Amino acid sequence: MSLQHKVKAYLKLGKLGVVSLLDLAAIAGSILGYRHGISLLPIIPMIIGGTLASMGAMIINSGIEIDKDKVMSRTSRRPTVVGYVSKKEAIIVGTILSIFGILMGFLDNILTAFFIALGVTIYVFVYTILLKPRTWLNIVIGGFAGSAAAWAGYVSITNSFTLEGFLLGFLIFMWTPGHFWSLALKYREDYINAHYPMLPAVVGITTSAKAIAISNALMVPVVILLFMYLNPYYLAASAIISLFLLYLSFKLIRNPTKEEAMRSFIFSNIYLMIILLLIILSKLI
Ligand code: HEM
Ligand SMILES: CC(C)=CCC/C(C)=C/CC/C(C)=C/COP(=O)(O)OP(=O)(O)O
Repeated sequence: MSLQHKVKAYLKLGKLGVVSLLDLAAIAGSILGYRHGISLLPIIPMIIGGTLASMGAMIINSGIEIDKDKVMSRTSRRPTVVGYVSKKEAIIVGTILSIFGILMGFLDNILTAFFIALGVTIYVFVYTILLKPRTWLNIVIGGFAGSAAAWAGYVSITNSFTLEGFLLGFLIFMWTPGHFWSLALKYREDYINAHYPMLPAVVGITTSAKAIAISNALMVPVVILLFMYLNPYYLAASAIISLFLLYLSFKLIRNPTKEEAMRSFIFSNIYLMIILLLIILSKLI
């Protein structure tokens, strides 16, 4: 296989769409921690390291899950499943990328390297290996992997971990179940075939829709609480966009279909992107 095709295969396994929002979460963490007069330059090693490590972790995941990915429609065309990248190669390349990403964190400080390493560890070992095949709580605890991206961003600038930084990561922790369960509701049969105990594969569609709505409703107070460190403009804008999220969640309960669940999933990414941009803008303006 040509180098160009191999690189394309790894970019696909590294899920650039996911990485882009993870990087935005990390940048929002850095800007949240920013105080006038301190340098924003540490963002650069942190973002390069976090990107390498996130992609590395997801490439390792694709190697580990190659047999399960074969039986799920959504993942059955991945470069690992179709034979462009072997299980062993994915795990080795993913590990090298993850290690390089963690080492990049040390260019800022120990805390940055720690949280990048925490993200890889939670996602690969706690979520992918330990919890995903065993319990519907997999995504609830695995959500801390995404929190680690925001925390790495925060400490890259502050070199300290405070309630302010914790809250942003906790926001992502609270956001993740609603994000993933809406996708898992659409692909419920996939997860049943793969014997993955994702909540929608374990309980009915109506109960899953209620769990998504409750999860989103529990996340909103954390989003609003962040205004303590921001300003009234953030409070007003985040409240408005949160109301729309709750409206979509209510619609999903009223009409628990795969189409409605996919709308909820797609909006979960738009919602988090807007909240992260609001945090950045309200700190910088
Ligand atoms: C352990 C926690 C998470 C799980 C299990 C999860 C699960 C998923 C899955 C299965 C997909 C579909 C991927 C595909 O079909 O290729 C996805 C897509 C996505 N996830 Fe998550 N997610 C998690 C956390 C996050 C976090 C923390 C973020 C960002 C802050 C995020 C952002 C996205 C985005 C932007 C997409 C759409 C990517 C695309 O369609 O290109 N996810 N997620
Ligand atoms: C700081 C740092 C390095 C953080 C890491 C964050 C990270 C890698 C989060 C994973 C997000 C994600 C899309 C998981 C899907 O896993 P899945 O196995 O459920 O998805 P799949 O079924 O599509 O393979």
